[in-house]
Amino acid sequence: MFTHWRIFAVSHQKVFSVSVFFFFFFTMCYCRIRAILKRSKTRVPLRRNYSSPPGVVGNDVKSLHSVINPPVAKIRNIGIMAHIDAGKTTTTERFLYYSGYTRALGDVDDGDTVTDFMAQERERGITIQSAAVTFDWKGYRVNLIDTPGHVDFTLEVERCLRVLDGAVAVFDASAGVEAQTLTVWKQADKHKIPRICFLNKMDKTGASFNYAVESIREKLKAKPLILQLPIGEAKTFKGLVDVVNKEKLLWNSNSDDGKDFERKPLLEASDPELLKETIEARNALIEQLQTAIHRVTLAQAAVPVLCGSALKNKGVQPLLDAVTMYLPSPEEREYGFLQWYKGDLCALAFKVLHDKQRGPLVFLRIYSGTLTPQLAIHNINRNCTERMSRLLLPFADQHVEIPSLTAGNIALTVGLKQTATGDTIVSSKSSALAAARRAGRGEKRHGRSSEAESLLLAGVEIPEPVFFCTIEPPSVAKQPDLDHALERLQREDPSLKVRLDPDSGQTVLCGMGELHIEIIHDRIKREYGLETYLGPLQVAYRETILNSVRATDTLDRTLGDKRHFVSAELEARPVEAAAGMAVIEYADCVSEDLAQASREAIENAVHSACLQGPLLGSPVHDVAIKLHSLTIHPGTSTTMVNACISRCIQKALKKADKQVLEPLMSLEVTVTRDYLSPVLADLAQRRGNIQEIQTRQDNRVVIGFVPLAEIMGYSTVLRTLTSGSATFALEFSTYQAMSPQDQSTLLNQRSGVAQVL
Ligand SMILES: Nc1nc2c(ncn2[C@@H]2O[C@H](COP(=O)(O)OP(=O)(O)OP(=O)(O)O)[C@@H](O)[C@H]2O)c(=O)[nH]1
Repeated sequence: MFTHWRIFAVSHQKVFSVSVFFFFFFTMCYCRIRAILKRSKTRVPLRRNYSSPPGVVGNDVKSLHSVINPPVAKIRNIGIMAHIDAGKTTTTERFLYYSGYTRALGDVDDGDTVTDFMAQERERGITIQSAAVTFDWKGYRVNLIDTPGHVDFTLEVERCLRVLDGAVAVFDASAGVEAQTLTVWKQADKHKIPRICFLNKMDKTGASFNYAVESIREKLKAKPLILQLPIGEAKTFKGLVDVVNKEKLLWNSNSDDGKDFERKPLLEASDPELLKETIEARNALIEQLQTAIHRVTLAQAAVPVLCGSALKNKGVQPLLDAVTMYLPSPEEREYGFLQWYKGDLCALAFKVLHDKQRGPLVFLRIYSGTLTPQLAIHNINRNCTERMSRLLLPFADQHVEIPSLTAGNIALTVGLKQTATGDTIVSSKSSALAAARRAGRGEKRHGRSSEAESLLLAGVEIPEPVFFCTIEPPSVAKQPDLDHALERLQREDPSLKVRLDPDSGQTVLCGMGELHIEIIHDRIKREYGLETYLGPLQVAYRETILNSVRATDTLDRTLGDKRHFVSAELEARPVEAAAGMAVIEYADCVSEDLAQASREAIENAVHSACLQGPLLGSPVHDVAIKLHSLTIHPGTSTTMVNACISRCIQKALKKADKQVLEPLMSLEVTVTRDYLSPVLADLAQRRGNIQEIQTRQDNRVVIGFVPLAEIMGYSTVLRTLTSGSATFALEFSTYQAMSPQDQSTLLNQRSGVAQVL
């Protein structure tokens, strides 16, 4: 995103008022291009696209509208999804190049891509934040969201998928379906997203079209529609055959010409009429075929498969053609909730970024209605109304100021200070209420009222963080700056959690993985100028109990002339896994005349007592707390009720047989045959549980589970073990009970640490 900030920084000096007419609008666009020209020598956006966008002459508002708001049937909101390193960013760069938005081909390995904005992304060659880019291809408006492949950023993928109408799944043709491909494929299934597959890296050693297609069939259980065949593979890859049009697409001019076809062509000279008829019939057939491919793709009954090599610049233009031909426009997607809004504004905030000059920038997918600058909007999730100041279109790597944007488009807004990722935006509170009423009526007919609620408040499911560590500012005086930075980062990234350690008073960062925490640390330094110190990375354990126990407690205290008396008896018992945090139950005699204030105090006490279990101080999960008796003297404060219940629960938990739950990760290691044994031996030492060893071309793929605590820093170990030839993918699977032996080892280690400290 630094790119954007830089553009803003330059254009900031040019005073631009939104009320200035469109003449200034284009002057502004031009200024921005100049800013970019200055900034980058290698990447020069073609001027014709901005200083004079197609169809825009002078102050012609109507044609401007058609450029800014193309017909909805011509919009494609697509994402690129894949396993890490499959080539999503490289493919995106080629899209931008062939559509005329960049003049030089960005290269991930050289760190000069358009979509990997953040400095860390460029340095590490991976995509962390998804970036929305807009470009036009053959009369279509393509809004493309580049999604990260690393599992630590799964939430980014999920967040992007929900605003897409279609997706391109990119595969490494030498590996076929890999671990993370499966994960994103399932996510796309969940959001019912039509897909096309691009078998990339056809030029790579080991690339196999058939192998990759088979893996799509077998592992993804999808029905591949082979639209192209490669001409050659690996070193001999030259181009492809368009199966539908029976055309050969060769990128190498010295290559062979397809002598195998012995058929004689119909010639204009000898059979002009027959040739004309044949061409018409053939065109009609192809049109029908293409409609059929479009239909089955839309219904997700099958996935069109194409191939190419983004790096070697082969197959990308046909892929873009396929995006426009086979993936749906926004109006072809069924969004049930739209009927509730009746054309009124409804948009979803799917990304928030912070710009030093302009404050928060919010990416919105507009589902219905129109957005204009200076518009007051209502945020359903936060129940607040706020005003946006500017409306931008994220054209390629620059932001173009626009006067309005209609349904189906992706917008970038300036001025929304409350809105966070995942929030639903509507025009006003009354519009939200009207939609809720309509939804209530509609859903009652179908008997699904909770679904109506969840759709109105369409948030992103946020996974529980599995890692945590303390973070300290360089000095106590800088603590407010750190809090401010963390608050902003959390608005951008809801998978980052921040809490205060009640014992030490330290700030604790909770994240999805080692890389996630490392990146946050790095961003605090780069973007907020704060050199922070991270404590050792720790695994987020949980605790539970194995048997039912009862405890009683009485609190009798006189403060001033007031007597506070609470006496309670409760039971803690284990409940089914997946129930999450503590369930609260009341015996009839207790609930009968329990005041609301006392009930709230009890619920707070249960939740806070279960945040720190007796074994490791980790959250206690999968327990139910039942209050059997409760006596509260009149005039007793709710703080005392809270304190008594909390103490009573802690007593009960201490008495029970306790169990530590640890995060279990699913692991996939791809390794050459020679290194299989050392990898397996190492995993055995890490309490790994191998489920299966698959053969993938010349490689072996080890699939299994391993506790998170045992796999920290695995990338370095694996690199050493296999001379850098192996790759691995790690993903959170579940929380599992530790064996008694492992649990006591862990507890001894912890108490050892405590003694040393
Ligand atoms: N041989 C070959 N290498 C490719 C091709 N496309 C990409 N690569 C290389 O594969 C590596 C990863 O490419 P990226 O485009 O960064 O992949 P990505 O999927 O965006 O990666 P993440 O954002 O980290 O998930 C880079 O070294 C690219 O140069 C291709 O078609 N052929």
